[in-house]
Parts: sequence; structure tokens; C-alpha cells
Amino acid sequence: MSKLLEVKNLSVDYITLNGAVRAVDDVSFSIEEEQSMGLAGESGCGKSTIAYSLMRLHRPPALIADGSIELAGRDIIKMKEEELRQFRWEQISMVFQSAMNCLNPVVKLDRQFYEIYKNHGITQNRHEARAKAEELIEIVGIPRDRLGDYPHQFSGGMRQRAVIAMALALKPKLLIMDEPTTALDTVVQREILQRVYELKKELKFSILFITHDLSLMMEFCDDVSIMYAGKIVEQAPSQTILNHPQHPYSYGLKNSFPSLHGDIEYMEGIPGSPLNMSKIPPGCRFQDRCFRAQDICFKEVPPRKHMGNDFYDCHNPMGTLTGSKN
Ligand SMILES: Nc1ncnc2c1ncn2[C@@H]1O[C@H](COP(=O)(O)OP(=O)(O)OP(=O)(O)O)[C@@H](O)[C@H]1O
Repeated sequence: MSKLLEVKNLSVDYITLNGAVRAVDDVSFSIEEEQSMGLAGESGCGKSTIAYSLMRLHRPPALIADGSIELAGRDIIKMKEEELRQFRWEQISMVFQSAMNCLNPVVKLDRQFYEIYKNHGITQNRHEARAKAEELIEIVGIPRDRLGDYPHQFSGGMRQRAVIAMALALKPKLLIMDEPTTALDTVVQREILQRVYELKKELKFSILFITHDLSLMMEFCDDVSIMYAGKIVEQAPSQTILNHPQHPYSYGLKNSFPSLHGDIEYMEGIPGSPLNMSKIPPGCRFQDRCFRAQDICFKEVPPRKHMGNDFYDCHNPMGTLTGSKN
């Protein structure tokens, strides 16, 4: 398999009245063709900022300060707006947080699909567009005969399925899902994600799945990147993060969620609150909340330790202490 997405040294600032706040700081990662990667971390760590930057949908006060984002060998940051309009949705598409509110409530679903196909030069023929849309909505679990309905006639789960079908309408190579199912109950959440992953196999696209729910992520993703305060602090296959996380933050995050088998006795949570991004201390960003912090953690930025494609940034990693709660 070859690399589909390669993000190198991406930094994104928010320009505020008090100066620039670096919300994403020198982040690098890649996603292979047909692979799914999860991006996890507490609220405010920069996950959505990365997602919007990948689509180049970030708006002021956000500013990409540095780095490159290559999808299928083309740098998204350098693209002209017109080129980008084609590229977006055809090559890379996104299901946003609370996406089900993105549907136009007063336009029937078939019309919304028709606009997508028309605007991207796929077809101007309404029958052809309808046939394509029928096939897609059926794949995500909406009966064909609901295509003529208005979105307000759908349940939350159906609206979310419709939005996912739209994101896949132009057969993109990469689907970004930013907390795609958070507003739905757990059973519907899993059902929809299972469908998306079946589709991924059928249509052969890659997924970047963003959530703060690590147990859901580990169930669905091949690899996981853990973000803390604008940085990726650990990256490894899901099973490694589940059984042997090295960064104490990954360990804490993992133990903040019930296990896949619903065993809640080891749930611990992480003390303290996320870092104020305008007050980054010297040394490790996780120092104040870390139960393994040593003197050096307050003085020196932790070096990156690589193990093949995996890495973590920590002075005093978990080593073999972690065990598995599963
Ligand atoms: N418009 C803005 N102006 C200034 N700072 C912002 C703005 N939007 C986001 N930020 C800051 O950027 C940082 C990253 O935010 P982002 O929304 O990317 O995090 P997130 O991990 O996606 O959080 P969540 O899970 O809550 O969506 C946060 O510290 C946030 O306060």
C-alpha cells in the first residue's frame, strides 16, 4: 500500500487580539491507501483545526503558518481556489461535527444530491442523478423511496446517514469524519460506523476519524494518533494503544473510557484540565497532569522515540507497566 495523505510539520495559528495562538504545532502524520486512522484527544487539543486545514476550509482567524499537506502527491496548501473546489469532495471529503444539521431542511434529498452531481460535472440528467443517489442512500441504510423526502422528515440517525452518503457521492479517496455520530445514541452510532467501514472496504477509500471517544476509535481504526495541546504525543496501531500505550496521557485517555466489553472498574480519568494554549510551559506540555512527571519534564521538551512507524514523545514512558484492561 502507498501513502495517500502526508502531513508534514503542520502548524496552524489563531490570530487573536492578544497575538497568535498556535493551536496545531508542528504536526506530522500519514495515512496509507485504504487505511483508517483515528485522531483522539480532549476537547480543544486541535483535532478539528487539523481537519479543516486538510480540507482548506479553515477561515480567519485561523491561519496555516507552516507545513505541507499532500494528498495523492499534490500539496493542498499550494492549490489555487478553483483547483481546490474540484479537489474537495472529489478527492477528500468531510462529515462535520453535528453534520446532520448541515442538510438544507427545505430542499428534498434528491435535489440536494442532484446539485452535487451537477456542480461537479458528473451529470445534468435528473434521472441519472436520482439513480446514483438511490444506490448510495440504500448502501448507507436509507430506503430508496425516502429520497423524495425533506430532511426534517428523517430521524437524526437517517440524517446522519444521508450526510455520509453525500460525502461519498463523488467517491473521494479520503473521508474525514469529525465526531460524526456524537449526537446519536450508542447503538445507532455503532451501526452507522459499521456501515461506513463496510463501505470503505467496498469503495476502497481511507478514513481519518476524529473523536474524543477512544474506545469507539480503537474498535474502528487501524492506527491511532493521540493529540495533546496541539501536538501528536503518540502514534501507534490501535492494539498497541489499547494494550501498551507509552505516553502517560494515552494511558489516562484510554482509562477514561469503558472498555469494549463494558468493564468500567478500571475507569480513572485524567486529573486537571487541558493546557491553556496561550501559556505553553517549558518542557513537556502534559507535565502538570502527569503521574509519571520527573524534574526533567518541567525543563526539557521530551525527545521523540521511534519504534518503526510508531512514536511517542515522553521522558518517562509507561514501558511495560501498562498491561491491558481488555
Ligand atoms: N476562532 C478561534 N479563535 C481563537 N482560538 C480558537 C478558535 N477556534 C479554536 N480555537 C482554539 O484552538 C484550539 C483547538 O481547537 P479545536 O476546535 O481544533 O480543538 P478540538 O480538539 O477539535 O476540540 P473539540 O473536540 O472540542 O472540537 C483550542 O484551544 C481553541 O480554543
